[in-house]
Amino acid sequence: MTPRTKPAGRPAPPPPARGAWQEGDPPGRRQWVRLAEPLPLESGGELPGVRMAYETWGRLAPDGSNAVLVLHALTGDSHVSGPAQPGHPSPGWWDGLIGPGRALDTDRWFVVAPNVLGGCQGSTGPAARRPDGRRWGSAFPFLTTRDQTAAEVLLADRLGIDRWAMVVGGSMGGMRALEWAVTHPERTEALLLLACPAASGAEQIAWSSIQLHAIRSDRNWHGGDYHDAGPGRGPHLGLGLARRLAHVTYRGPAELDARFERAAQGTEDPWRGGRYQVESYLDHHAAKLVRRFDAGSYVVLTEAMNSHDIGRGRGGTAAALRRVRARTLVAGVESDRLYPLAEQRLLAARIPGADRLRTIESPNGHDGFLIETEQVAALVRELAGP
Ligand SMILES: CC(=O)SCCNC(=O)CCNC(=O)[C@H](O)C(C)(C)COP(=O)(O)OP(=O)(O)OC[C@H]1O[C@@H](n2cnc3c(N)ncnc32)[C@H](O)[C@@H]1OP(=O)(O)O
Ligand SMILES: N[C@@H](CCO)C(=O)O
Repeated sequence: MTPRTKPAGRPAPPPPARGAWQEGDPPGRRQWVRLAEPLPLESGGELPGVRMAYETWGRLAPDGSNAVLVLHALTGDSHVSGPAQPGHPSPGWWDGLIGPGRALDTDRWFVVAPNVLGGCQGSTGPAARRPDGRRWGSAFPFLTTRDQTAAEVLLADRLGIDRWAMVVGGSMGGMRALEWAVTHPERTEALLLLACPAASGAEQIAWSSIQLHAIRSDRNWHGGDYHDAGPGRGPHLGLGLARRLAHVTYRGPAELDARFERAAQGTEDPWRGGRYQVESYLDHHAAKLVRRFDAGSYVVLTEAMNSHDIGRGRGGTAAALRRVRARTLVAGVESDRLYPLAEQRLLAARIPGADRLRTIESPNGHDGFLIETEQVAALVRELAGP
């Protein structure tokens, strides 16, 4: 990494807020800041009382030159790496990526992973309370990926980080990483984009639309105001249907055929009301998501992904991508049918100085960027340099 020069004239950040990272904090502990001002939104209006949750690993260098931002995908969260912890019964979603001697070596890097604005794992979203104490529910505003990135910019300001040595993101995280590099080229020194597009296209919006319909047609949706209905009274059927559909788009056809063939689930008989194995597999993923994710957040984040269009208001995609100054690597998954490789090829071709497109080899489809941690680690190491 080239040493960072502090941009002249930037005001000193305010002292850390309650909940914000302090020297000596243990790694991987979820923290948060509340933004002092309402967040202006791209669609008009503003969001008051924004809280941004995040985790950190390593120590921020005195000159602030070693900060790395990791941005999660749709149902991910701030727990990128490390063992299960209270409130997070699974290991991190890129477990093994962060730590001494690892790709994001904490002897070298200070890694920050926020929970996306609109999410449900600590940052403000529809399940959170408004400043007046009521739940946001249906009153939660429409967000774009630019709004979400703007909240992350304010979080960075609060942490005293005015330039990221590297921004890494996959899928929805990649959309925000790209927004960082286009909106704030001077704050993004290196960029790793994984399995994401320059803009959400018609087919991606179509898949999302079916998922949104599934949730909104659940009788427990109540227009988005279900959060105080009591345990088990949310739109779980709708969210489960949405996840089943989404999960098929996240995986590869060859993988599903190889894993499940036409086999029946255990002793169940699909001709007599029983399930095929693949149906049971989807049921499992639906149930797992319903246990850990808020349907209102799923709707807000899905609509935000649909809003993603890096060229909007910037003279089109090519002109927007020309703004990027970061040293860039773009990678896609060879079997990804949701965000096919052609979309990452376009990014690699249009971002100035981006190296040739890299391919993550995986039969697992889009989820390959989450599963092939070793290949992601190799890309991180390559981009970071010695
Ligand atoms: C508490 C938390 O927040 S943790 C999660 C944080 N968020 C994320 O990780 C978001 C992104 N993660 C994901 O989208 C997914 O979990 C992925 C991509 C990591 C999953 O990828 P893979 O490791 O390939 O898992 P795969 O799709 O094979 O599913 C394995 C699961 O299916 C189950 N399964 C496999 N076959 C069947 C079947 N026939 N019937 C029922 N279940 C089945 C397995 O038992 C296993 O269950 P488990 O996950 O509860 O242990
Ligand atoms: N499996 C991923 C896919 C979205 O990129 C998730 O749930 O976040």
